[in-house]
Amino acid sequence: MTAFRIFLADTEQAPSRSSATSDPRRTEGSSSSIFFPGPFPFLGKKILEARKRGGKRRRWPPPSILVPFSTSGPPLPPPLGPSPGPTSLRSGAARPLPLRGDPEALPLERTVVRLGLPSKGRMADETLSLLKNCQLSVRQVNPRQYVADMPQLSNLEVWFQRPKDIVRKLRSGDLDIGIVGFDTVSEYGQGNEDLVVVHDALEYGACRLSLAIPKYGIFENINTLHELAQMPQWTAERPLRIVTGFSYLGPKFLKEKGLDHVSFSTADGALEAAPAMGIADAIIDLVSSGTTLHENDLKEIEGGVVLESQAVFVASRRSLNIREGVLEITHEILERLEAHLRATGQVTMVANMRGNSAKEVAERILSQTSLSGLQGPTISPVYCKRDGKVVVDYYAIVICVPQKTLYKSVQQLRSIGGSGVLVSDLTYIFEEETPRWRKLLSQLGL
Ligand SMILES: Nc1ncnc2c1ncn2[C@@H]1O[C@H](COP(=O)(O)OP(=O)(O)OP(=O)(O)O)[C@@H](O)[C@H]1O
Ligand SMILES: O=P(O)(O)OC[C@H]1O[C@H](OP(=O)(O)OP(=O)(O)O)[C@H](O)[C@@H]1O
Ligand SMILES: [Mg+2]
Repeated sequence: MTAFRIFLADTEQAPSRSSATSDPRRTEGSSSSIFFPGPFPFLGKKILEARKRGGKRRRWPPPSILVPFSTSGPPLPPPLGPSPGPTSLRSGAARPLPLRGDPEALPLERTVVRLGLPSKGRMADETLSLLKNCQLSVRQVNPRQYVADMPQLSNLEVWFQRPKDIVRKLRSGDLDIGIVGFDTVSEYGQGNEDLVVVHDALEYGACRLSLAIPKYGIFENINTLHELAQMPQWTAERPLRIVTGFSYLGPKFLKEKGLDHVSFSTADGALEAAPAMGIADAIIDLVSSGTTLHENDLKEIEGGVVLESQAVFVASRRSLNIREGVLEITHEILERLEAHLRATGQVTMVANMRGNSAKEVAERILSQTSLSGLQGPTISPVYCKRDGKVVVDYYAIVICVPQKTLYKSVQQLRSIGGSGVLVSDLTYIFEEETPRWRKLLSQLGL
């Protein structure tokens, strides 16, 4: 039921930057020189080396973009080309950008990095509060202004956009990085290799894209996708009618599952009403608590989950590779996100404990299941003066424990002689290097 259209796009190689010719940090060694500022000069060199090896030359737009469309619904529009950029906050007047197909299609004259954040809906507030908790507060003059900045990141513009437009604009090169639901990335990214998920679990916006059918009538005893597919009712003349806002993922999923007689229609909201109204037999929509399905007499079925989703931090591979500053800003945001999310739900406990030596105190602590900490307890002698001599009677111990086991940890600490327990929230836990950063570098061939 699903056909594919191929849009052939220009394969012109992105032009290199040729600014800052006199800067000593310029990295020479290719036909064009590229300037890599900031704390990652080695990354600049790596990019050049990768380009010299030949196989990693970045092309934009990609040679072809597959855009599927349902034979029963209207074709999806082709991906957008770069649009004329609005005047940026700091980069001066932006001139209209060339259209896709033009050799200058990569809008490199933009020097500021752009982050897209959801402008509305349930993702908007939670995204801002996550960033705030990472000490990356967004400064927005008023709520109807769609551009903002972050005082902590000097070369960054924040653009508030609808989630689907964030993904479209990442594809077109009008944004470099963004935060949206994984469902939106998958639906509007359509498998485009330029989109790279930098952080895949921001721990909010959790939901799943799922197929649901009525609990009643001919569906009463249908509980699996296989049983649904086997129903004799579905024929070429009378296919299973599914309504969904996910016109890419929906048809793709059912095609992969081998369902033949299916037709799709699309709607923007309140899809759960469609079966009762007789407009569709089933829906494919987001489910979180399941309340909306339940209230509309619908049920999920085994094998019917198309995708699990939560908020993700996503970037354009092309921007990461080519646009000055994107890699550095991505690194900083990623580090803060990872360190903050790792710290969420953990507390620091500081306590004093009598003991003969640090080792003996450590042995007592490590004998308790809830006191092992992240890598083990930190134990420091507490010096005091007695009879004119400096002595150590107490040791200060510092450990991180999960918030939910806090009280148990305090009890265990007391049982082995701990006193004066101080507990405070943790803001960040920075690891030596984040695994996601390593993964990103390897995805970029760096
Ligand atoms: N019920 C839900 N619970 C949790 N997260 C959800 C839920 N519904 C959607 N989401 C997540 O939030 C994102 C934005 O959904 P939201 O409903 O706020 O906006 P939208 O659907 O794009 O806009 P609108 O509903 O106004 O058309 C979704 O892409 C998804 O990742
Ligand atoms: O499983 P639940 O917790 O009930 O959530 C699921 C509902 O949430 C979303 O709708 P939304 O509230 O965004 O309204 P919309 O249909 O207007 O998009 C989604 O489209 C479902 O209808
Ligand atoms: Mg919605």
